[in-house]
Amino acid sequence: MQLLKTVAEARAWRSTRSRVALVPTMGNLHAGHLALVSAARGQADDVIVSIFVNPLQFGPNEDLANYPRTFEADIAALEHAGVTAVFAPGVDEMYSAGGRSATTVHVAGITEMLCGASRPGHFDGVATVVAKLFNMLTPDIALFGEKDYQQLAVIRQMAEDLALPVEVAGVPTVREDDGLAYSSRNGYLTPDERRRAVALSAAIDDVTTRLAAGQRDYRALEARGWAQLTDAGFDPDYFDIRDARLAPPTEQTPVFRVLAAGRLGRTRLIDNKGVAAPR
Ligand SMILES: Nc1ncnc2c1ncn2[C@@H]1O[C@H](COP(=O)(O)OP(=O)(O)OP(=O)(O)O)[C@@H](O)[C@H]1O
Ligand SMILES: CC(C)(CO)[C@@H](O)C(=O)[O-]
Ligand code: BAL
Repeated sequence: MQLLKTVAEARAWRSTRSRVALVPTMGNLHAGHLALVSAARGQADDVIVSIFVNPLQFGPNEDLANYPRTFEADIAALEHAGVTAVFAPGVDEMYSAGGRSATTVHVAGITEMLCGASRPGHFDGVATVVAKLFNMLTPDIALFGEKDYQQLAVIRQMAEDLALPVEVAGVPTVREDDGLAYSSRNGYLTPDERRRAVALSAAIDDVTTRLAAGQRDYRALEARGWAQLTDAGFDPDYFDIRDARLAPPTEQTPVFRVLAAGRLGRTRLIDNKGVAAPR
């Protein structure tokens, strides 16, 4: 496995490879990331994983400084997982102007709702760094987790709108035994919060079960999910029922997507699930 620190090294590596799959990450790898790697290995001869904690996607009061950085353990896990190369640039290598960028990518509409409403500018930071990674590494395919469903939708839209020559693929969410989605930020939870965190996936499950049974009072179902979160001690940002493209559902919606986010203590968690409408 090669460790690439500069764009020049990454481009030189890329020029010697044929079909390449990219898995972008912010490190602190867990079973969710390893599922992306495993899916990527089925899609390409070479898998490159990027590890970069992107300052541009963190708000001024967010956890950029505290974000868990576990580089040595990440490298060992990726070597074990059969990854060909890791791209781990420093902030100055990714952004010449001290972590800023005069040019940013804004995907209108879809970035203003859900997590975009609670984290203004977040998706501009994500789209900008992912566009840069695509330009630096020119992957044939890039894989993203459905855990960050809105992020996946934003990147798909960006790739389509800008005719980026890369296939964007989603990978299902990997969960702990009690249903909590793996996330680097789970590590912030106290033992008591960790026990209560299960309410997030449980509330989404409850609503998806009701949608599958034919219930259609979306506002009441959202209120029900919201109440389950507050009962467990969450301060919810949203609990929404959408269609697969994140538009409000209609009578004809074939597949719903139930999405929720909220804070448990100082930790912001997100989750979502899809469910087919009964025919
Ligand atoms: N539980 C999971 N299942 C599947 N994919 C996941 C999971 N968690 C993260 N991913 C995906 O891994 C990629 C890198 O995500 P990232 O490094 O931000 O990890 P994270 O655990 O989501 O961190 P955070 O806690 O900051 O949200 C993204 O495409 C993300 O959707
Ligand atoms: C896609 C990503 C690596 C961009 O920084 C990040 O948002 C993440 O880890 O999901
Ligand atoms: N996993 C999405 C990246 C973020 O929350 O900043």
